[in-house]
Amino acid sequence: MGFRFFWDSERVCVAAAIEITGITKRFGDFEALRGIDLQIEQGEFFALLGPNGAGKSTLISLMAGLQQATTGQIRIMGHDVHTEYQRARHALGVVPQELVFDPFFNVREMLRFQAGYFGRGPENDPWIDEVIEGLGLTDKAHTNMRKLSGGMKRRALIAQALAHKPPVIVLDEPTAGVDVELRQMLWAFIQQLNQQGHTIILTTHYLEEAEALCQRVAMMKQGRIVALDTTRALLKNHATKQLSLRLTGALPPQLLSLVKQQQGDEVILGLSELTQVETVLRVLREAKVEIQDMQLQEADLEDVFLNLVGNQQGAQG
Ligand SMILES: Nc1ncnc2c1ncn2[C@@H]1O[C@H](COP(=O)(O)OP(=O)(O)OP(=O)(O)O)[C@@H](O)[C@H]1O
Repeated sequence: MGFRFFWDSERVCVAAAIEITGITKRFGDFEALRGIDLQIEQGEFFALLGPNGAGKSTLISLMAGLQQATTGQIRIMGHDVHTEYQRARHALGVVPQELVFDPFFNVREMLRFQAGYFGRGPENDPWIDEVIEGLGLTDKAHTNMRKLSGGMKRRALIAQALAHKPPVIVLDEPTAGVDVELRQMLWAFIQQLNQQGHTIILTTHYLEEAEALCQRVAMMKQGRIVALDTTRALLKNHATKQLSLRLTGALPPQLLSLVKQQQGDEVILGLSELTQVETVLRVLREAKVEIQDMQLQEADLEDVFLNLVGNQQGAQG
């Protein structure tokens, strides 16, 4: 599937799916990207997260060669997006946020045309059939693009990005405003492509999607990457579990530093490790404070996101 290998005297190196080095991007005086270094390996399912304005779409448009970086370099499957634009672009399929389409073709014609644009001929037709079926477009294959409903158009545009069978697929908020059925169908199909070896890069505002699907996550804030790790490690290191307690007496002073929220007789403690539950119980027992009710809530990627990106969502400058 177009994987690219480099040979040197001692070993075979597989090119990274995406290699981003020292990228900055200025729009006039405003620096939208402030030094991004990121490597995504072939076969990864990767999430790029961040609040509005963090720079995700700008980074994606630089990957696709639609805009030029102010400084730095991006390689797709080993190909520089500028000096080897065509090869880099052929290796990439980008599902954009906005719905832009050509109204003159039906779905199948549009997909064939798109694949042809990337140098693919009739040998690519079985793949186009697979994409049409995988995205639930079989009944609409001969329908003109302008006659499709909004949801079906969204499916067709996802299919369009995949038509040339790119090894690296970037999905920029593909599920924004789509119904549950399409969301589930899309993820089942994209997971299948990932299992076949395609690299998937996803930006989404639905953090539970990133948590369920992605092995690794980069969180961006104001043009920088503020966290880059496996989903599991981010959850372990940055997410606090919440212990809600209803007590008969006042919370002992030793536990005050853990308080996240207090409402009436309910107090919520933030715990970084499960073992802290034992400590809390011991301190309460020693202080002879009884527990009326207790609930432990697991942390999720949303907590990590809020911890790292904080309340400055959308802040600029
Ligand atoms: N062509 C442009 N001219 C000037 N500023 C721009 C331009 N494109 C993007 N920006 C600015 O760069 C910053 C990053 O925008 P970008 O669209 O990359 O963010 P994003 O993380 O994709 O946000 P969202 O989640 O809302 O899509 C924003 O402050 C935006 O206003």
